[in-house]
Amino acid sequence: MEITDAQIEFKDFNFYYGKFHALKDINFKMARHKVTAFIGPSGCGKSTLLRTINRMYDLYPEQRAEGQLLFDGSNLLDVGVDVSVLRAKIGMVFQKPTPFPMSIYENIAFGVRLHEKMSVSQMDDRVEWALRKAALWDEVKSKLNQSGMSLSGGQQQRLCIARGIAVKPEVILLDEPTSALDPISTSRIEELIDELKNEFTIVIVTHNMQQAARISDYTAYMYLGEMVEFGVTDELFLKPKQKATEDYITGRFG
Ligand SMILES: Nc1ncnc2c1ncn2[C@@H]1O[C@H](COP(=O)(O)OP(=O)(O)OP(=O)(O)O)[C@@H](O)[C@H]1O
Repeated sequence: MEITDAQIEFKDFNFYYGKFHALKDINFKMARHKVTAFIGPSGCGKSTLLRTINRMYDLYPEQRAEGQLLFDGSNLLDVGVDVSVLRAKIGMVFQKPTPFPMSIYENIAFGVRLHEKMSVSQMDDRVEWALRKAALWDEVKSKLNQSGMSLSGGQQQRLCIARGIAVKPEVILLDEPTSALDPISTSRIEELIDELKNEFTIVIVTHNMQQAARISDYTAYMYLGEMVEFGVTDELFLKPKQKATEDYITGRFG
């Protein structure tokens, strides 16, 4: 399997929490405007891998990455990389919906203002654009001044996705975005992901193998910090190359 239009590439990548070697010799590419899913048992390193992509670990001095993490060919691990610019290009949505304690409108405008200067009417347009993209506009257009915390869990998660999209990133990282949601909200988010990949590269960590099979184009199966298998989702689920992958996806493991 060859990925022709790679946006992100891990090369001889290793990651450490202090002395603990959490990711081992990771080598793979992620395709532009596709959905890549990371699956594997608890503790295998899915979230760690996802968080390296926007250098979340920079906040913690004992955590370090080695090797190369290429984004359109330039190494994100280089010392000179401006992390705030990087995080505007690579947005992240967490497992638990985390709206800011401010209005629905401000939840979106706040981040945009950090990166761009614009007039009130331009901001109004941007807020509407992001809420429409996140399939939330119709539900909130009449109450943009209400607190983001007043929304349901599923709506809050779409608000967080809208907030991520609003700064016009190139990549969206989703860390188990539906694990705190009911089935209806989950399927709305899954539909949304399918729409969003027309414009953004999506990377998702999920505990739910059916979800990975439904929404991703490529899947990586991780185990104990190693990438056991990476491939086209349908092939990985229907004809896994590794026995360990097969055992996991057929439920004989974990
Ligand atoms: N802040 C940390 N300090 C030290 N070790 C950590 C830290 N965060 C994670 N780890 C360890 O790194 C390994 C990978 O953790 P990670 O959270 O990436 O796994 P995961 O596959 O996302 O798990 P889960 O599905 O349970 O969320 C685990 O052994 C975990 O204990």
